[in-house]
Amino acid sequence: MSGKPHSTPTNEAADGFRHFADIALPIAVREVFTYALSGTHAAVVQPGMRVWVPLKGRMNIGMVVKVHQNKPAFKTRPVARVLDREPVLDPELLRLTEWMYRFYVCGWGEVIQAALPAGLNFSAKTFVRAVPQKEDAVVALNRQEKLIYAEISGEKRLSWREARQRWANEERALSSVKQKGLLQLWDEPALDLQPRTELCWVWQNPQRETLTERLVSGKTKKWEQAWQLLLETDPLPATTAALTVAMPETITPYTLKRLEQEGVLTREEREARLPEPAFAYRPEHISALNPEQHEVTATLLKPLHARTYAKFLLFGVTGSGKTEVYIHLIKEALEQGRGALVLVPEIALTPQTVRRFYLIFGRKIAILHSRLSDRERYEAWQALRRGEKNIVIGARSAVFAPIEKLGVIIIDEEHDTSYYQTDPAPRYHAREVAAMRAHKAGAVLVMGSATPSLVSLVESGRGKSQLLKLSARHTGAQMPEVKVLNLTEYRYAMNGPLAVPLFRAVEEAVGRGEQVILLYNRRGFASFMQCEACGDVPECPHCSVSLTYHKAQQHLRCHYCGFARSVPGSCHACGETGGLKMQGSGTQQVEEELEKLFPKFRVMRMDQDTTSRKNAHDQLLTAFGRGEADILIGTQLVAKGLDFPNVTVVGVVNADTELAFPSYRSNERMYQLLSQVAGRSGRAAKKGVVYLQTRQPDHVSVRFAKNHDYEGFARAELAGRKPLLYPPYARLLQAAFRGQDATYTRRAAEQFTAIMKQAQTGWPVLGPAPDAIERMKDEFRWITLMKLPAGITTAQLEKICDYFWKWYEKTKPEGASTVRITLNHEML
Ligand SMILES: Nc1ncnc2c1ncn2[C@@H]1O[C@H](COP(=O)(O)OP(=O)(O)OP(=O)(O)O)[C@@H](O)[C@H]1O
Ligand SMILES: [Zn+2]
Repeated sequence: MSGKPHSTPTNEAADGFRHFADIALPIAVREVFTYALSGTHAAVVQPGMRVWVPLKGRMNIGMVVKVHQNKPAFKTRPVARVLDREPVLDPELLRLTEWMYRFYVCGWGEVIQAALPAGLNFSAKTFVRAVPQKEDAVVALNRQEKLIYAEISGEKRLSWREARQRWANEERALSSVKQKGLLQLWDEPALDLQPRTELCWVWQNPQRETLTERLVSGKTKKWEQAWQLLLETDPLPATTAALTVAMPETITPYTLKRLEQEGVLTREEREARLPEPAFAYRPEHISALNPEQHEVTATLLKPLHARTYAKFLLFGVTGSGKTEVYIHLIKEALEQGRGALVLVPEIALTPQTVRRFYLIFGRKIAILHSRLSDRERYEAWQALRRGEKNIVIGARSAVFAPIEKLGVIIIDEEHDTSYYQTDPAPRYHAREVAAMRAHKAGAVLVMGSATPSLVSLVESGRGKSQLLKLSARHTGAQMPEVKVLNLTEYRYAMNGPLAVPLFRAVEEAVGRGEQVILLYNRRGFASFMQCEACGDVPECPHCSVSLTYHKAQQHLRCHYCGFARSVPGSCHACGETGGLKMQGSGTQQVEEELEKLFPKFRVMRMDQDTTSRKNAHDQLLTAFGRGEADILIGTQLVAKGLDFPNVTVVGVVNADTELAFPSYRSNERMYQLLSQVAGRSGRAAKKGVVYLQTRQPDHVSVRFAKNHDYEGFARAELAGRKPLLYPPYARLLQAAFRGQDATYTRRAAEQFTAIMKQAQTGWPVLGPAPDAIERMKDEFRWITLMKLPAGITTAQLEKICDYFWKWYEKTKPEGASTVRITLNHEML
């Protein structure tokens, strides 16, 4: 069972020990391991510190999760080294990881590894050295091997990775030297990254005040201000950039040199601070809230002032000022001496967003996104731990950021699927983790969205959160008019990818000097078929999800239950022969077509290809904002959070691509996408229009998106999910099977599924079925789904999953060791 200590394999006697530590290791086992502590170690060790311990003949970094004096019945081995002087995980975060490993049924160490940045986590480094005094073996080496051996003999601390890079072209020779027993590999913990240092001016004179009086007299006001700033910035980086920020043309490097000669300032190497973004900091520019925003904020402030946990769902239309509400709430938390965490989807973490927070909170903010280097992430983390910063804006994994006295957690665009981590383990939902964290910290949690997830909506209906609404755009700007273009009617009236009305609208808008955003969303991962005459997408008769087209076998298949059929010769909805066509082409192709259609207009493309370079995403947006292009065409990257007042026409080239997503959630995703991209149009004074091109004009998502009626959509969609027991009416447990051998993988899936069915829980089990992509990277993929009760507790989840594993261990079929099985559950 979970949490129970597990014996560490040993023959050593460790009888003298009186103190013990339970340790989580970064491996996919559910147990923690008990090790003994020497007297010296026992005096310093605390939970949350890392230690160096033996396991299976190797040294590993582990994290102490508990210190105790319960001598285990089995023999224990001692902790070899204590690696930290202070805990790297405070008790609150440690408890959060404990809850996570139990709720998501994975290894505690796996969760800790995901929570901590490099330098503070479990990474160890392998080193290599030459084994001396083996003359016979050395003589037997060939020339190339001898050279390698000689070079390694001269190295003191060569990492194995570096060695492999150095001899990348002589890989075989290197491994041959190793195989002959001439190289020894050993591990060492990769602890704190060496801090980056920089040259700084440091104050030496304790009597700055008198010095100031002497120096300031007779100087200008400006000089005096600059001097004050200099006094406050200690140490002051000596780079010219830092100097000009601190002292605009007033205090010259010459002044500093003179102070150095007087012994007042010295230049020293100090640990470098994170470079601050070059955004304006004008805290007085905080907006006054409009009455609706004010009312919402007042409600949020009550639990904040009472310092109690409370959870809110803020349902605010696009442009209603959710961000302003967040800012006011955070400001109040800071005034209480507490910190704040703002989670945004990775792709919304643009300078546009950050700038607004920076304007009010300045250097209190640490930004955590996936493109930070290890060192940048580590430094941000340290600045938070030192309390220099206490606001975090970040993507999913920022939910673990060490913020002292957390008062507020914001999850913006709470419906966004990037909050759900599927790979690698642990599989977790940042929304669920944030709720637990807020609960433990007594903080206020605000989940904001213009299209809240149905899960959050239903939860608030059940009283788990309080629903707050912002129903009007702040500027008084109207929601854009949405026009639906039925592509089956325009089948013979298309200009390239655009139906005539959209084509004209683009032409006219750009003619007036306005801008256009076109969404061309393509889900790369699954192909689907659609009837070009009536727009029908074939669905599974049992699961009401779209069928995925498998080209090799020329058939359509349900990846929930395995139902399969050959591609029909005619559409079953309208009967048109040959109407079913595979859908989807690339954004680049659409871009080229647009360039032909509008040879005079400037077209800019934003998709995976054009944004893979660092900062490319920001640069494209900035350029578009400056009017350097007339038309922005892109994937869903263009749908999120953009605020360009000059955009008046938004077109969705094919609204139906989302239907290809073989999931019960495809309608919800489609609505969210349509509504979000529509929200980009007409945000300021100019009125906006949105064109949705679709072959299914009566589709539930299209119908309600046309009237911006999210509540209507939610009601209709929920009514469809309830009888089928989809989330939010159930939690979906997914068992995924991956293996290189087709038969072994299928058998493992069948056996595991049989156990799930035999458990007699009364909860439906579907499958096993081949996954949507049944073969990927030479691996065969199967899945099984189980519909758990929506309100299942952590203890029940743990019990059922541990039960499956236990029985599978006992009844594994042949070849099972080649099949990887992962369990994850979601309520998205
Ligand atoms: N009280 C206010 N005073 C001045 N400007 C405001 C106020 N509220 C909102 N705005 C402005 O209105 C625009 C939309 O507000 P904001 O971006 O906060 O809305 P949002 O709900 O977060 O939007 P979205 O969901 O579309 O990203 C912004 O330019 C913002 O500065
Ligand atoms: Zn099915």
